[in-house]
Amino acid sequence: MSAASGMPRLSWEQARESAYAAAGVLPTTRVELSAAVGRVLAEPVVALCEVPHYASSAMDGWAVRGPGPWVLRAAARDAPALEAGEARAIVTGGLIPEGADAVLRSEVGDVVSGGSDATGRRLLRSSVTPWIGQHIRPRGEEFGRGEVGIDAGARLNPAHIAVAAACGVDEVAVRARARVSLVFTGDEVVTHGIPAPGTVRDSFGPQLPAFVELLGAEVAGQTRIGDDHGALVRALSTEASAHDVIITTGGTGDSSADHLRGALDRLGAHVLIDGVAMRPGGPSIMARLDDGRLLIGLPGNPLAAMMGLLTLAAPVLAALADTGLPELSRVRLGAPVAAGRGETRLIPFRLVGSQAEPSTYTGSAMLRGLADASGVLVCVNSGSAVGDEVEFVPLPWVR
Ligand SMILES: Nc1nc2c(c(=O)[nH]1)N[C@H]1C(S)=C(S)[C@@H](COP(=O)(O)OP(=O)(O)OC[C@H]3O[C@@H](n4cnc5c(N)ncnc54)[C@H](O)[C@@H]3O)O[C@H]1N2
Ligand code: MOO
Repeated sequence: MSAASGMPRLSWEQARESAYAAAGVLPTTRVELSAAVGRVLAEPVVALCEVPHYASSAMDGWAVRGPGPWVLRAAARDAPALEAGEARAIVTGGLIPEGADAVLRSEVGDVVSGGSDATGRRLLRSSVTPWIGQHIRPRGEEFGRGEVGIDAGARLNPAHIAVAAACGVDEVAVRARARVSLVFTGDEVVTHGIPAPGTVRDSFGPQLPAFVELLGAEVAGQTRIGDDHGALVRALSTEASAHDVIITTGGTGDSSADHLRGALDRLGAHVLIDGVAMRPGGPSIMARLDDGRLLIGLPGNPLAAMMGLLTLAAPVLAALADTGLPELSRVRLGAPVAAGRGETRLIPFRLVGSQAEPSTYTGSAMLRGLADASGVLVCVNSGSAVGDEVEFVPLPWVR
């Protein structure tokens, strides 16, 4: 049982699923191509024109019709179609003139010295007879007009953006990125330098925004307050009110310095998750504020907070962005994991060869295990032996 509310702690699996189920999909949004890398496409990109949209030359040289020699025509706008035995200079990417059936590369053709035949026309000669279509990029060879260029659901990479541009598209519909407000609490937290005994160096301010962004959201606000009920109520009710989700750090306990529960109570919030049967991160909280927004309360201990983030915030942000409950992977253990005390143990591990070596730095304030980790093992309460296959949570910065 959670000490404060009497609500039962959820299992780790239930907590992830409840967090995912609690959030509804945000409306999709349209963004310019230049801002779309990394976003998830909500609607397919359809070619608005054929790609390429005109037949073009793949080489510098001459557009020709039929076998040579060819009479060289001036390259002019609105020039008439090429007749058999005629050629016109062309550059790479140039529009193939009407009537042309191939391009002769500049390296294999000669404009005859003296430059003319009996009638004074310049002639192009070559030992090569180009085959029909040679060095011509046909119109529509990559995409037909109306063809799907990129499927919905793709995470857009730079090459996708180039495809969309070639398809004549200026904006794409992407899944929304939740706007997150961060509220850091703690009188003892210092943000610079070496902390004095009794104070702690802030481990959240410099990395939590980036971590949240790696989870597919956008940090829209950050507030830092002391251990103060009124300040927390104000921060939750006003400063953060414009955003989709609020994530707080610290103050999840029941001591006189912990104000999250009191603030949630004061704001009439509905606590959805009050504690998760996991270690570290057990005191993590999730609540719905009276206007419907979700709040995730992470414990103050640094590793505990990161585990709360992966367990509750990652599913919420994924649900808002409609990207599916984050998948778990599996790995074989290279060392045993001791039984828990009635809860799931989340243990950072390093992949050594093909096996997981659990970190020995598992204390809820310890960070070095996670810093070097390949992922976070989800260890069942009964413990696991060498060679057992165990689920793990992938880390968004590990590829
Ligand atoms: N009597 C009990 N005490 C505690 C229990 C319990 O069940 N009974 N649970 C422990 C567990 S588990 C955790 S986790 C923590 C949760 O603490 P809070 O969420 O209330 O967080 P704080 O008390 O504010 O801070 C805990 C710890 O974290 C440090 N902290 C806070 N903010 C930062 C920061 N920005 N950067 C670095 N470190 C931070 C803070 O100084 C404390 O050392 O409660 C246990 N206690
Ligand atoms: O959740 Mo606490 O992290 O066990 O210290």
